[in-house]
Amino acid sequence: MAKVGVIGAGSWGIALAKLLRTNGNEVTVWSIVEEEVAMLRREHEHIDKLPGVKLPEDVLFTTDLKEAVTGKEFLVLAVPSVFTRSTAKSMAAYVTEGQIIVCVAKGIEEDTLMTISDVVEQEIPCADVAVMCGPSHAEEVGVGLPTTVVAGAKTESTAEKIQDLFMNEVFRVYTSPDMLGMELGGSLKNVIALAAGMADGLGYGDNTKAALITRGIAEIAGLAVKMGAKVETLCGLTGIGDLIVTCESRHSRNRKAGMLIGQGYTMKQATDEVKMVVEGIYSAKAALALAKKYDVELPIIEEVNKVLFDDKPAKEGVKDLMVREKRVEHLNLKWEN
Ligand SMILES: NC(=O)C1=CN([C@@H]2O[C@H](COP(=O)(O)OP(=O)(O)OC[C@H]3O[C@@H](n4cnc5c(N)ncnc54)[C@H](OP(=O)(O)O)[C@@H]3O)[C@@H](O)[C@H]2O)C=CC1
Ligand SMILES: O=C(CO)COP(=O)(O)O
Repeated sequence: MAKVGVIGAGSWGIALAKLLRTNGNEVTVWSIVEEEVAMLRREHEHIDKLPGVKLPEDVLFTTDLKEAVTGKEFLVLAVPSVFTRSTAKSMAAYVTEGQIIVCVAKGIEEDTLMTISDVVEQEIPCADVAVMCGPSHAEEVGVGLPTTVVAGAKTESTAEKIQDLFMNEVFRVYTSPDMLGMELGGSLKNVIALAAGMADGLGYGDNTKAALITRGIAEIAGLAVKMGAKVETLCGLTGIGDLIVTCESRHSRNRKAGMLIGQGYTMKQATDEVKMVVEGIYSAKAALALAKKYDVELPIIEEVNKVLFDDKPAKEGVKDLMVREKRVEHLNLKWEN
């Protein structure tokens, strides 16, 4: 049994807190929002973000970061990516040498183009910063539906510690040394999921969805590999696996926001309606900036940016993708004759 601090009480933080307590750990959950902590103490359930998922009564809730961080063997950082740096900055005073921080948010910092784990490492250099991601909607983890994820860390021993902490008969955890590939796969898939949602909102079919998923992973992998990620990672749970679930699931906030935009909502109207964080909106701009920096073409992601930020109708975005200059499917495959 370990002492664990879960930093962030959104749907993902709450689902992981339940899982960690089920595994016999002592769990303290932190939120910056006082009303959220009051509601969690009263209801033992996040009635807005994860209704129906009851937490054991001995899970503790606090707004005091010192209390959530001090003496914990593991810290699970589950705030949305836009709050990662500010939260890590506030945590830094209490984190001690070698304390393991498992980053579970999916995003890329817009100004710096840094991954979440790099941001945390910059703010808390003494910590052992790791990541965990994969196809894992909080709504399903919260009720114990079989789920698989990957724990990525700089050392095998840290990755295995995280594997042991989270793994149980309904939550299978693999390990990986490729943190960069995992984080790029996990954040860029949200942008493709916005496109998949737009296609749903426009009333397009399964062929369109399959095209977006397949060409989407090609875009993600093209960029990620050029940045130093391993192609195997993009073919695995944190790449194609997470892309499939986010493009298909009724739980996905990115897909939902995209669907509303496809139906004619503005980006603001769509995010207001979804109410929870839509990470793809932040990652979309970062992805384009990375594409420029690494000289990679990202046609779907480029069209998503135009729809989100330049008011281009989603239907026109799809049409422009369809009538792009013709090309071979894989640039590295050549005819022998
Ligand atoms: N939900 C899921 O299924 C999964 C989510 N993730 C990732 O986990 C991360 C968190 O997502 P999720 O839990 O779903 O998000 P939610 O939208 O459910 O919750 C966001 C949380 O952040 C809080 N918050 C608001 N302001 C701040 C602040 N200034 N500092 C810190 N926290 C703040 C919110 O409080 P308030 O309620 O007041 O807004 C809320 O508790 C995202 O990166 C997401 O991509 C990864 C895998 C699965
Ligand atoms: O990352 C997720 C599932 O693996 C959650 O995706 P959404 O943020 O689109 O709900």
